[in-house]
Amino acid sequence: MTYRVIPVPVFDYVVFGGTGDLARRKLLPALYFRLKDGQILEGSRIIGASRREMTDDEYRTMTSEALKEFLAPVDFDEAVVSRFLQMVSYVPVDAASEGGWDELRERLELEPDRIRAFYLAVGPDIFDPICENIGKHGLVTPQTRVVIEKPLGKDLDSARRVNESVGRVFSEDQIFRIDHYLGKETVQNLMALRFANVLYGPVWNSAMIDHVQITAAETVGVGSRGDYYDHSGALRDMVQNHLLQLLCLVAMEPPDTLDANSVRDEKLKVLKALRPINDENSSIITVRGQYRAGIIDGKSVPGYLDEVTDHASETETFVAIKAEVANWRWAGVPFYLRTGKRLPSRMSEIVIFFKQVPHSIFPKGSGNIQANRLVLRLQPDEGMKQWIMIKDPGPGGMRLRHVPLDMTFAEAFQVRNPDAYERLLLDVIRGNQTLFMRRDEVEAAWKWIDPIKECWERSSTAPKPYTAGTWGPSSAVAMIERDGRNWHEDIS
Ligand SMILES: NC(=O)C1=CN([C@@H]2O[C@H](COP(=O)(O)OP(=O)(O)OC[C@H]3O[C@@H](n4cnc5c(N)ncnc54)[C@H](OP(=O)(O)O)[C@@H]3O)[C@@H](O)[C@H]2O)C=CC1
Ligand SMILES: O=C1O[C@H](COP(=O)(O)O)[C@@H](O)[C@H](O)[C@H]1O
Repeated sequence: MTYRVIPVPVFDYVVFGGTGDLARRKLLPALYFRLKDGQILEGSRIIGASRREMTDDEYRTMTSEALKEFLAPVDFDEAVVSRFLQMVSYVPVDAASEGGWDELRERLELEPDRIRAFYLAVGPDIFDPICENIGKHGLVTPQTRVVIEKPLGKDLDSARRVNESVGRVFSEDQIFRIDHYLGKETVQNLMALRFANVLYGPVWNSAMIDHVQITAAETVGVGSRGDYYDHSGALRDMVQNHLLQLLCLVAMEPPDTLDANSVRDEKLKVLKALRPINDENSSIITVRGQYRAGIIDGKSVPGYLDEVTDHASETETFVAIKAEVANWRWAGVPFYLRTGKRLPSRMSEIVIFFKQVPHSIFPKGSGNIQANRLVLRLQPDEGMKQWIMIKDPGPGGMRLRHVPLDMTFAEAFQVRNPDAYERLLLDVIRGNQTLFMRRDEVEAAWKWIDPIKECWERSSTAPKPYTAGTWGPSSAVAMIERDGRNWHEDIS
């Protein structure tokens, strides 16, 4: 099977930080795939911009090397790469000074009427001068958009400052705040599942759902991003954005339409309904941990404190939280969130645990009736499994069995699963903000997150150590077991 692709209008993408890790590892490969699939039209331009001096040809060589490094060999198609490189060029620009801006303007003015997107793949400390320079040099046309990457602040105040500096030059409908989890196939499928099927609507509430688990587990450590991460930690790096966005999509009311503001209005209501975490409940419903040296996939890996500059750092690399959406639909349904680095496997998923049947009509010896559960697997093996009880086949009498209705996308559709950035980068060109965060959502998320961090600081306790290759500190297991529940394990 192949994708149905509708080409987007011809565009100019200016990637500030075009020589950086994000551009080389994610953005350039994503645009390459969209060209390969026929979604980008000839004539579109991708202009890398950063401080270092480089000619167009040198940037093309760097791009080609990045594609070689980050694409699977089977995806590297010489003919497409050569067409892609013709679209690519480079302007040395110093975001924080006058250098290079006139040249960038001249290049963009060659195509003044086309859709223009500025991708800020740079640290947030230079969002302000970049936006100011974009405004000052007259680069904002009615067809212009700006894409900003996390971290969108490190708390509510700094997030407001970021939003204000970008908002001085761009209007809200021109600002695309990326959360790449929203571009993942399964996440979009969650909306299809909930709102394009009649089956789930009536059971999507506290009468039928016992609890929800959202996990984003990684095997990697902090790698080369230690400086950033040590000032962030798992709560700000993963929970404030990705995990809360997933929670919103599970918990939100049906929006009127898929229109960006309808969806974002509903997500905002969920964020505002999150029960605040305070000094009384923080030690019971939150757990933070930090990895120590251990073994993952048979290889020894160092501890966090050996990987960062501050060897006494108290930054958390693991968080588990029992959240609650205090509204009519969800009262009493815990949302257990869990994320961490150096866990045993790379796995992100949402699991909806339904309630037990109220009464069993089956004789003893038929086997236990297990509650239905719906597993939405974001990665790896993207897909969905609805676990149900059936009768064991054959003449052996009434024996019950728990089995999955399995919809693993790669198997079902035989297509390459596109990276989240492929979808999101072109949504920017389409002007579709549905999968991007609105300013008030980002700020509402920080309003819930900031007090958690403050409680941890006031408690003056360090994060609990856990051995790399385990599922976090034992207190994360204790937290859910106290409620008579367990973390989901893949039982297929
Ligand atoms: N890497 C990733 O996977 C992810 C990164 N992010 C975020 O994206 C941003 C970029 O990350 P990453 O690519 O990893 O960082 P890198 O350090 O690899 O790249 C930074 C880029 O910014 C450019 N740059 C720095 N200062 C200036 C300046 N004054 N003017 C113009 N360009 C400048 C650098 O080029 P030069 O030195 O030549 O100017 C370089 O191209 C960060 O905020 C990061 O948190 C978010 C999600 C994932
Ligand atoms: O935003 C981030 O996400 C990655 C994990 O993304 P995934 O798509 O691989 O699940 C995480 O490693 C990084 O620390 C964080 O900044």
